[in-house]
Amino acid sequence: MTLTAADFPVELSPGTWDVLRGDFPLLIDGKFVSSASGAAGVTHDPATGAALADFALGDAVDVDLAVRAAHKAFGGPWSKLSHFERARLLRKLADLFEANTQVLAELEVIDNGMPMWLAGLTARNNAELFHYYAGWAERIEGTTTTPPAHVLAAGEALTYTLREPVGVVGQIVPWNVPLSMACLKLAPALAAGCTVVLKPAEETPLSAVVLGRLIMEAGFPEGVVNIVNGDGATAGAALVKHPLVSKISFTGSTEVGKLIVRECADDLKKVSLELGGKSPVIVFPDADMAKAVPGVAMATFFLQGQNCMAGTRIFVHADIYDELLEGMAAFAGSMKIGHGLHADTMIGPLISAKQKARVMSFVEEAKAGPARVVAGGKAPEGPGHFVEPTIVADTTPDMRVVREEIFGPVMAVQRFEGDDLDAIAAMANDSDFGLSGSVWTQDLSTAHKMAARVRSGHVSVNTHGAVGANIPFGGFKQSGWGREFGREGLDLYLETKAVTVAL
Ligand SMILES: NC(=O)C1=CN([C@@H]2O[C@H](COP(=O)(O)OP(=O)(O)OC[C@H]3O[C@@H](n4cnc5c(N)ncnc54)[C@H](O)[C@@H]3O)[C@@H](O)[C@H]2O)C=CC1
Ligand code: BAL
Repeated sequence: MTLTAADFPVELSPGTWDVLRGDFPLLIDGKFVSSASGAAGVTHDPATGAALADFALGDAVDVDLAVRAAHKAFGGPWSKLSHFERARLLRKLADLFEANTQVLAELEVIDNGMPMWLAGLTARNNAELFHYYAGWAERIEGTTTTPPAHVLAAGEALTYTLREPVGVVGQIVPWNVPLSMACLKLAPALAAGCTVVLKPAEETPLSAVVLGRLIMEAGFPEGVVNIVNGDGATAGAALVKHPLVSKISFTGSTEVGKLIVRECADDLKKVSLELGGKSPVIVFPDADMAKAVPGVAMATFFLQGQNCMAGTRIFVHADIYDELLEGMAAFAGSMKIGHGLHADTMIGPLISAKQKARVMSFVEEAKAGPARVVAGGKAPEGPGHFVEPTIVADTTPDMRVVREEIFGPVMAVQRFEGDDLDAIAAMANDSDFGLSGSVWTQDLSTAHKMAARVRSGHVSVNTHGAVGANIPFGGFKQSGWGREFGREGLDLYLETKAVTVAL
C-alpha cells in the first residue's frame, strides 16, 4: 500500500505509520506468518474508502495449525505457570497497552470508523481490563466440604474443589469494537489458564495484529495466544468445528450464534454467546430532561448505533413526549458527522456500504409512514459510509424498525400513557432480545421496580449501557448465553472438579 498523509484528515502518530508500513501477518505458535495459502485480504478506511493494508487471510489450514499450537501450549509451558506468573504476564500486557494507546486508538479509528474520543477511551479500558483479570488470576480458588454420611462416614472423608481451565478456546469477535471485543475475551481466558485461537472480524483485522505483537512482547509462551484473521465462513467455521477446541466464545449476529450452537452440539463444546439486542429505554414524566435528552439520544447514537447494547426502542410518557422528541431532534441535528480522526466528530461512518444499505432500508421503510422521521433520515454522499442520526417517532410495536436489530444510528420512539409499571414493562419486554435497557426517572421506587421488571442482562438508571471490567454483561432471551466481564466472565473459562478423599 502506498498510503500518504493526504489519505487522512489528521496527521497520524509516527507509531501508527510504523505499523501501517509493516505487515499484518497471522500469529501462530509464537511466530508471525503469512497464511498457508498465501491469500491476503484488503481492509479500507470506512470514512474515505482508502485501502489501508493487505492482511494475511487465514483459512482452515491456518486454523488447524493455530489450534494444534494452542493445544501443545495448553499441555506444555502454560500449564506449568502458577496463577501468580499468569497474573504477572497480564499486568505486563496491561502496561504495554497503556504505552501504546495512541497507536491502538488510531488504528481502530481508521479501520472501524469510530470517533477518536471513543477509541482512546476503549484503548485505555482494555489496559484496565488486563489489570482486573490479573487480579482474578491470583484469586482462583476452590472450596472444601465433607461428603454426606451415606457416602462416607462423618470425619472419615474430605471433599475439595479445583478450578481448572476449560482447555483450548476459540474466540470469534465482530468488527464494531474490534480491540475491546478481543481483549474482553482474552483477558479472562488467560487468567483462567486457557490457551486461545482468536479470530477477529475480516472487516477490521488491524488492531488484532498489534495486540499479538504486544502479547509476545509481554512474554507469553509460544502458542498460548494465536491470532488468525480470516473470513467467518472459512476460518470461523473451521475453528468452531475443530475437535481440539473445548469451548467457543462468540460475539456477533444472532443468526451466526445459532449456527455455532448447532455445530457445537456435535461434540458438545462449551459455548458462550453475546448476540444482538433491541434494548428498551423507558422515560417517565419526572425524568430530568437536561440529562434525558442527550442521554437517551446517545443510547442509540453511541458508536453510530453499531452497538449490541444500543437503546433503540424508546418508550416516552405522553406528558413529555413532544418535549423529549424536540430536544433529541435538536441534539441529533447538532451531532458532527465526519472522519473519526477529527476531535469533534460524534458520528463516524458505518463499517461498510453493505451495512449502510441495510440501515437505510429501515429508514426508507419508516419514511413511507405511518411513523414520522423527525431527525436525520438521509445518507450523505460517499465515498464514506455515513448515515445521519435518525429519529423515527410515533412507531408501533409491529414495525420492523421496532422489532429488528438495525445496527445503525436509527431510533424508534413510542408513546405510552398511565403509570401501570407492569403494563409498561410488558411493552418494553415485547422483544426477542434482552441485552440492555435503561429507565429514566427521579423516583427511586419507580427506578428499582422497573429495573426488576425489564427482562435484560443489564439495566441502567438515568444513564445507558454503563458497562466495565467488573460489571457482568450478557443477555436474556436471544441476546445470548453467559456473562462476560466480572467474576462470571472468568467462570466461562473454568471447569470445577470435586475431589473426594477417604481419609
Ligand atoms: N452482538 C454484537 O456485538 C454484534 C452484532 N452484530 C449483528 O450482526 C449483523 C451482521 O453483522 P456481521 O458482521 O455479518 O455479523 P457476523 O455474526 O456474521 O460476524 C461476527 C463474527 O462472526 C464471524 N462469522 C461469520 N460467520 C461465521 C460462521 N459461519 N462460523 C464462525 N464464525 C463466523 C465473522 O467472521 C465475525 O468474526 C449486524 O448488522 C448486527 O445486527 C454484528 C456485530 C456485532
Ligand atoms: N475496514 C472497514 C471495512 C472494509 O475494509 O471495507
